Amino acid sequence: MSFDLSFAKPPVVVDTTLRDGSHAHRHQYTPEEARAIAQALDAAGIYALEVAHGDGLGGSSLQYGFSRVSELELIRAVREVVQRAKVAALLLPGIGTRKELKEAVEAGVQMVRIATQCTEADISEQHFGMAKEMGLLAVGFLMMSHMRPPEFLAEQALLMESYGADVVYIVDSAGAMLPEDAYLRVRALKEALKRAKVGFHAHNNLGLAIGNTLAALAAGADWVDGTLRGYGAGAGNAATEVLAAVLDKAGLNPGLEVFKLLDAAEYLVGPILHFQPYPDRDSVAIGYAGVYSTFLLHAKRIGKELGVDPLAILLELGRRQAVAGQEDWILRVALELKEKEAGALAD
Ligand SMILES: C[C@H](O)CC(=O)C(=O)O
Ligand SMILES: [Mn+2]
Repeated sequence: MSFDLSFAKPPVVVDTTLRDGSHAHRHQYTPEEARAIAQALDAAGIYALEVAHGDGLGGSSLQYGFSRVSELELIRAVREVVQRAKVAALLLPGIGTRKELKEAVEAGVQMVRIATQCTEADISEQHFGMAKEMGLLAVGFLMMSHMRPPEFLAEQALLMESYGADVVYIVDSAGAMLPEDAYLRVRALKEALKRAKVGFHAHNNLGLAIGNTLAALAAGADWVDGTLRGYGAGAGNAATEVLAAVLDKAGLNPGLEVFKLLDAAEYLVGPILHFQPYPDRDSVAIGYAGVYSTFLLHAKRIGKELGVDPLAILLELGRRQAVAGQEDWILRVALELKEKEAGALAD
């Protein structure tokens, strides 16, 4: 399959360093870090930046990891410095509720991205209703979209559109898609949706985040995501600064200042990285087996504690088709693998 960018248009670019990057940063962002990153993104012309716990509003918990500083404080810090960009937050129904959304809006959030498993758009009706009632720009996030075919995803996206979504995203949470997968999924949504725009959110577990984003643009994607230095779950996301340079070369720059983004990535985010996400052994396994990227650090920590290879844990989670919200399976799988290994040794 070949992709033709000649019909692609300059996309709306959303940066999620302060939300997807929160996974890699183990939810330890400080208001000073958030302020500096937001100011730089705003000055470079980013349309919107997302700020929240990695697992969305209300994510700070034993299950998902405690934040160092409340996300409301981070949102307020960002709002103090941002002049043009919209401030967005992510909400996973069941983790975040009306209370968290209301507080986030009071702190300055103007746009909410409502994320469901790609088979469960129907649980988001109330949340889109709430978002619209609060006057927010409302965006749907169909997570783990590699797990279902394009026509199925188009039905789910239509549901979100009927609930009031302004944009619906194909989300490659596992970084498991090939360019053709991204293209066909975005195309199906473009053909099905009547009003809502279509977005694409990439992960780099197979080293394809930028390539898949280009394939999504060739299919007509209106919105795309990035994070500075690709700082995000798994092998990270499409790096915003790289995406900006690529869009510029392709004649698709929506007004981003490439060199300001390169400076922000190099001098602001580079020095504070807990680690540079890249497709290493365990994160390639995530893309290969189609596992939720957020599971990477949990699997590494639990694997280390129990002496079980994180790669084996991730592959087994892929076999069981674990999805967002099933973080408790990671420990269960690790314990089962350990027991199995002990049994095999005893035999
Ligand atoms: C809660 C997840 O981190 C949302 C996301 O960015 C993804 O599924 O990818
Ligand atoms: Mn993500």
